[in-house]
Amino acid sequence: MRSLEIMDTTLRDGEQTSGVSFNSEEKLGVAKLLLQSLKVDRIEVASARVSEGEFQAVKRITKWAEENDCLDKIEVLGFIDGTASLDWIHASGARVVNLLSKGSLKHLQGQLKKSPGQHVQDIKDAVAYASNLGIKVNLYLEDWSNGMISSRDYVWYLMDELQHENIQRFMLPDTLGVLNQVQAFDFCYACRERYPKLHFDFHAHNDYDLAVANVYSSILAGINGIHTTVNGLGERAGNAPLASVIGVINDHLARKINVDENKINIVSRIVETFSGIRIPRNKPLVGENVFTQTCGVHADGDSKDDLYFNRLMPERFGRERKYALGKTSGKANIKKNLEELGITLEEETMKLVTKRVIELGDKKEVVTIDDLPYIVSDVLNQTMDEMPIQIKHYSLSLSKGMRPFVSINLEVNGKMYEGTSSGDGQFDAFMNAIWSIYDELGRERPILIDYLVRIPPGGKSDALVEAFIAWNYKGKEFKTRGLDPDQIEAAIKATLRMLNLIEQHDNVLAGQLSDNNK
Ligand SMILES: CC(C)C(=O)C(=O)O
Repeated sequence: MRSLEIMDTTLRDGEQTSGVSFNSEEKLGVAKLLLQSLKVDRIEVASARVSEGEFQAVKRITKWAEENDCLDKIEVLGFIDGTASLDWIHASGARVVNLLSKGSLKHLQGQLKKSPGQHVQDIKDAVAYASNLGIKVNLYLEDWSNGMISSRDYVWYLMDELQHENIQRFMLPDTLGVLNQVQAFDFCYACRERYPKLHFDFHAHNDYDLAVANVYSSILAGINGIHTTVNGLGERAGNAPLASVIGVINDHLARKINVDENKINIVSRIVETFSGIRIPRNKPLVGENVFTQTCGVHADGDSKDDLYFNRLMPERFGRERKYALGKTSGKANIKKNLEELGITLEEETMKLVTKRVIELGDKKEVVTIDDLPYIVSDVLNQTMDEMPIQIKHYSLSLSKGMRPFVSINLEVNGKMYEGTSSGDGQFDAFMNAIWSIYDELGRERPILIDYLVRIPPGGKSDALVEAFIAWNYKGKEFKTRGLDPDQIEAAIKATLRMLNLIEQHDNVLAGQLSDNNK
């Protein structure tokens, strides 16, 4: 099977997503993950001459790469600007330049205002200068896709002149994301056919949501390398998302790649955090919902000889199958979730729980696995007032020039405790007051991992806000939700749910331990 190179440009084109900027620590971290964990073949980490910060970031990455014997895999975008970009790259320690030339006559004439002959000479000069510095050259033909549409003779002229230069790879960008799958195939095929000895990379953009489809076509056409970004970050609508490209190559194309699918999810989450760009919930392979079955018929089929099996098993990508709860989920989904919680119910209770979940779904409420114990206890007539942990009273101050201050009365298993604290914000002060009581009781604190406040979808009421809070407790994730006209009150409700869930979790564990000791 022929192998295919994956060049990831999250740290260069991905950083061209509006609003995204990685610091040098983040760049180094992502570079290590891409090369060592995911095992992509090459990475583009920056554009030359952007800033001092960028220079320091490239220096850190090249130092690490040299120590780890992978300096050849670090690439930097450079410009035809005399010797300036190449000197910058050389000083940064990098040894591969992705030189930006013009792949369409329109861009050449409109932007550089040079003749094709002058441009070829500038490129040859840059290649010779780079080679003298010990820098390897890959050549981007910017706007190549439009070049193939409207000035193909110019593209052939450029390639004819440069094919015997010291250039490792010719990189074919669909700079403005204009191609469809037929064009991507035809244009890549034409290049491969005319220059069978050269190495070609294809660089897609997603303006028509065709980036992955175009990558697929380019691979069918015999391209040697593909450019991707994590989560599809990149200029405008972004580049071809790494996860989908890998899934498609592995399941639909007979090409060998080195990437470790299992690491895709963790790398996506880290890039999500560093970039601040949330992964859409329905984004293939990495979105929160994409391995969640919502329809009860599917969950039922999963229990009956995997009737709804497809090759995209979540475990391949470091994920797990989930079963959503809502009006279409039915008994089968609820059963799957209860199984995960270790709860078995009588048939009658099961019916009541199913009815309640459907009622909540009808009201557009989001029901999560963490809500199920509440629904069950509610159905069994145990209300919030009977939960072991209760916030009896609290007062919460907010003033200009002073830190917020909270005092709280917390009832834990029938005993009242008092806590006070200040904090960086009202919720922080609130949690500090709770933790002061937890410390006194010798209890372990969960760690806050996500906090989101929003108006509930569907506009139930403009007056209500919804707080989603995620916690890590002893390695397990708890997500809870609170709804209230006041956002801090919504967060407090979500917190109270979390404290009781953790209590329940510990009680179940303690029960299991004592059963084992009998
Ligand atoms: C800057 C260039 C290489 C680019 O990203 C593109 O043309 O899409």
